[in-house]
Amino acid sequence: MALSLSSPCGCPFDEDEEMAVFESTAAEHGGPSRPGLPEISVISPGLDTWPPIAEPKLAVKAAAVRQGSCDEGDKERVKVFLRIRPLTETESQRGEELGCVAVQDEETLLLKAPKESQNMRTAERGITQSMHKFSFSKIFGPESTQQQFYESTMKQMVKDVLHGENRLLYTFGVTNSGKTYTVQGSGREAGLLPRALASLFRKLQGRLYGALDLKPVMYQDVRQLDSGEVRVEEIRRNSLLKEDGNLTSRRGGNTTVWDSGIGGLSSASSIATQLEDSDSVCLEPDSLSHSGADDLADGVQFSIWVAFYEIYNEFLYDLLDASPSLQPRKRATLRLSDDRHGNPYVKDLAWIQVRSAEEAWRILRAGRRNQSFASTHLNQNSSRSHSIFSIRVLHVRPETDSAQATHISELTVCDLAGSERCKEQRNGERMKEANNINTSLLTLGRCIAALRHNQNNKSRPPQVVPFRDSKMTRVLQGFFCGRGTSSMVVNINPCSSIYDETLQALKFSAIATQLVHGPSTKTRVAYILSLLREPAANGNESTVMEEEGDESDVEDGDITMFNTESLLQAIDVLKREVQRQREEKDVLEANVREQVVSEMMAVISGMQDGFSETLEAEKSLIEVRYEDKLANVQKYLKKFYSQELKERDEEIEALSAALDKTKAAEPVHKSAPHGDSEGPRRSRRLTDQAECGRLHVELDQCRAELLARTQELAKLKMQLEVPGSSCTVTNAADRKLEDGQRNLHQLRLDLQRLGADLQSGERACCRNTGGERLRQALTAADETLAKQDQILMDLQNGLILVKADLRRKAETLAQTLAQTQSFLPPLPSSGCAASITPGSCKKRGYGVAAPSDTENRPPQKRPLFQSLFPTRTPTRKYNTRAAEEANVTPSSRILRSRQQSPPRSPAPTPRSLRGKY
Ligand SMILES: Nc1ncnc2c1ncn2[C@@H]1O[C@H](COP(=O)(O)OP(=O)(O)OP(=O)(O)O)[C@@H](O)[C@H]1O
Repeated sequence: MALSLSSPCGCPFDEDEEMAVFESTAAEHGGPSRPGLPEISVISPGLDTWPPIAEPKLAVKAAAVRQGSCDEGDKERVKVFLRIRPLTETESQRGEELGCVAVQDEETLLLKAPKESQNMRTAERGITQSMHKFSFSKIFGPESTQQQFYESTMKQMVKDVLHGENRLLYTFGVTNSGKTYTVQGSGREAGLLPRALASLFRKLQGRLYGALDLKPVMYQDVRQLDSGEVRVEEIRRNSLLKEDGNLTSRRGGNTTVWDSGIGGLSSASSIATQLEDSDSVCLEPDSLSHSGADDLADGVQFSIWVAFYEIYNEFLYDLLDASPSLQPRKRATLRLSDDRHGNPYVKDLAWIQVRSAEEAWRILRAGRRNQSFASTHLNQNSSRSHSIFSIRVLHVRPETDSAQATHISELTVCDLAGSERCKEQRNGERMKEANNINTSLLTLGRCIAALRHNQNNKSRPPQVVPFRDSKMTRVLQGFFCGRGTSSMVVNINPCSSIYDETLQALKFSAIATQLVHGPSTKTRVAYILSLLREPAANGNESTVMEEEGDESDVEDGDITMFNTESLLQAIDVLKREVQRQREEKDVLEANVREQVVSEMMAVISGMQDGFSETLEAEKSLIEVRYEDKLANVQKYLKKFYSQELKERDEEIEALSAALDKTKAAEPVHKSAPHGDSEGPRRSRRLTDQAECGRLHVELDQCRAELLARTQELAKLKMQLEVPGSSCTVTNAADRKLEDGQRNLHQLRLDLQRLGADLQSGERACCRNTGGERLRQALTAADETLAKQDQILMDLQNGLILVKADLRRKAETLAQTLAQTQSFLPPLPSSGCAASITPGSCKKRGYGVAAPSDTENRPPQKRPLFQSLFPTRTPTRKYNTRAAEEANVTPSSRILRSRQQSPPRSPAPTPRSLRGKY
């Protein structure tokens, strides 16, 4: 798909860049004034700031640049030259207007949009300005000659290359703007390249290294050739020169036509004929007036190698490839490779050694015949490819046994294809070419914009420079990244018909004017010197002293000034530096890791705290829920017990009433013993009385007997006291028994109090106040019972220990004890408990502690207490199942169900439950 050429040169003029580049002044330059939109956009190198700077400031800045008083950054700026070509005859006849391009001074150009231009249309709508001001390193008008242009642009570059620097010059502009004319020339008007070649060889007179044994390879390496390879190089070189000679002799005859290999472009050599008019480079005598050989390094010879290739439709073709004669319709493409340091180079590119300007000229001419030209609507002989001519200079020291190249420098001249509108191409092939050309120029623009962004925003993360997005930018990458410096030549055609395209090309170049060069090889020399000074501080001064000299000389020198030992030393220092930086980075990484870990730990502990809080909240929530449940249970129990008490009180009342009635009836019987109607009733009463008396007597007998037996038992125990260890244990057991008796006594008292409370329970329940007291009394009794149980347990244990001694020593005691047991009354059943008074409770409490058959069993719950307070059963875990079933109360039911099915949520601790209960 054809690339739309709204930006005719295909350059990246996105909004951001435009905002950053364009500076506007409020100067009135005629035309309708629109509020808020300046009339002129001013585009100048070195104006990196926004908002706009007023024009007077610009003038001051420009003057400062001219006087060389700018800061260090300005010195290193990329040079951008503007060349305006004159109108061709055809254009003049067509009546092209010229008023749109005006040179204000040597550095400033003013563009005024012509009426019919797109720019004027948008300006009228208030979107853009109709006038633009651009600044350049130098502007060359239509009248400037090739000689003048060479003097101001390339002459110094040639000198730099001979001093070991790398230089790139590339032309940029709309198609038909004079790029090829500038680089190669036309007719006898030699362009920059032939002039540079001529100048180079003139400077190297007497210093040329003619042998073919050293050849440049890859990015910037040199290879020593063996004799066979030297022969091959010789043949290739001669065949190229011979071919050029043959073609020149057949000038005006058949032109060679090569196929691009990918579909049809014919590279007609008609352009070449323009230059073939001259067999040799025609240079003005003053252009080579001075020879610079004097300031070249002593003892160094120079071997010059050239390569010529083009990038056509994103394919690389070697223009000096001698093989086309073998396969005339097909050209081999070249590949781009990286050396071991990642530097890109054109693989298998033919490098030809040249020994004179004449030879170089012939090689260039031979290559141009292979170049891709075609006729477009704008240019009869339009370059359809980017052509790159490279000159490599090997700095050779021949005095050693085998010659060695100590350094290699390069001068590259790139004639970029012109940008153009795709839609105006009627031929499909031309459209495809235009598309590829515009795409690669767009990539160049993006690279330059990214470089400028990175240079202007050093504090921010660097943007990726998209060198890899096109072959052209990949090939030239090194010159933008410190391998050397680059200069740009912007060619423009002053015709108003091509104004919009020219404006876009100038905007592109405005970005390039703001670029700063990377560190040059000179600064590398200074850096190496600084490295060599460093070991001097450690006592290794000998080498350094050799190198040290006048500081300014050193700064101007190149890397060849160092001997091998010094360079090795510098490498050592660099290695140490690398090592140091690695260690620093390791430490940094360790610190970062530590920080990350501590931050993670903080996060984790925060989470832990959060979880603990949540847990606490959950816990308290559950507690509250259980409190509520317990309150409900208590409420229910209270109600239940109140009901129970009421019923029992009613029963007691009924019984009391019946008793009172019986007692009241008794005197009547006594007073009327002979009444006939009273006969059976009286006999029944008498029977009851007798029975009652008998029971009383029996009870008294039991009591008396129990008292006697107890006393007897005490006496026997006194007698059974034995010496030794068992005696101590027995004493302890006795003490505990006494404690148990005391506690039992206390229990009896409590039960008596409880009985009294029960008496008042009737009233208390009605008033809803005695329930609490009753509950407290129950709790106290429960605690006392628990204590008692514990003491009895201890007692039991003590008795088990004592039993062995007792068995051995007191058989008689066993018999007596058996007798004593036989005197004890049987335990009452729980069914009778409801009617037992507090007084009867005493006897039963004592009876539980006394029997010996209970010694090895856990103490049983008091039947009386069970009958009185059946709800206490849940707290006594040693109750039998039968007892539990017999005393099923609401609380026991609840607690039993809890024991059977444990709660899902964490249950409250038994302690808290017990306490609450
Ligand atoms: N400074 C100049 N003086 C005289 N004639 C010039 C000048 N510059 C260019 N021309 C002429 O303008 C025409 C176009 O120039 P040229 O072919 O160099 O343009 P171009 O930019 O290389 O075009 P393209 O990009 O299509 O290859 C040629 O006929 C050339 O001779």
